Order: sequence, then structure tokens, then C-alpha cells
Amino acid sequence: MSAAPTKITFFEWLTPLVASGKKTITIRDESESHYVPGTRVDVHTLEKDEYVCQIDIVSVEKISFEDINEEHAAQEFIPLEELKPLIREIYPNDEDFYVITYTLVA
Ligand SMILES: CC(=O)Nc1ccn([C@H]2C[C@H](O)[C@@H](CO)O2)c(=O)n1
Repeated sequence: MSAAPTKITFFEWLTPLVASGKKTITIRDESESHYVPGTRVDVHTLEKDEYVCQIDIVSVEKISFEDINEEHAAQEFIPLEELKPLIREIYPNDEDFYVITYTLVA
């Protein structure tokens, strides 16, 4: 059994939303789904690997692309009409995803 991951990356342009507490979920593919509820994770930028903040993982729930809705968009702090194309761009071949819910560590 592998250890729980202690680091997650976000696109740099999204990190102010994470660090301000406005963005409270991220939707990832299976390869990035192995976060464990109750664990604390360091947030880094994907591009420069710069430390941003810490988050606590609340839950990891499987979801189909077609079931991503306005509620998820609000939690992502991205309009749904932008979120779904963004996810398609990042993960062009996936239908199954994981909603990772987290809280910002003050
Ligand atoms: C490796 C890596 O950092 N990948 C990702 C993947 C997704 N995101 C963001 C973009 C959207 O807000 C949601 C939906 O996937 O998560 C990201 O920042 N970095």
C-alpha cells in the first residue's frame, strides 16, 4: 500500500483562488485521485513548483464528466461553460473523474 500523497499541483493562474479559499474542489483524473480524506497536502504551482499554501482533504468522490454541474462550477469558482471545456482540454480521453473537496488551512 502506498503512502497518502502530500502534494498537489494547480495551474498557477488558479492558485489565488485556492489560497483565498474561494475554490474548494478540484476535479482530477484517476491518476490524481489518490488523496486521502483527513490528510494535509501542500499546494504548489504546476509550472514553477512554487509552494502556495496547505489544504486539508475532505473527500474524494467519483463522477462522470456528464454529471459535472453548476454546483461543481460554483465550488471550482469557474463558470460551468468554461469548466467543462477546461477539463476536456486537460483530460481529452477521460469520462470518469474524481471530485476532490478540500478546505484551506488558515
Ligand atoms: C497536474 C495538474 O496540476 N493538473 C491540473 C488539473 C486540473 N487543474 C484544475 C483545473 C480546474 O480548476 C480543475 C478541473 O480539473 O482542476 C489544475 O489546476 N491542475
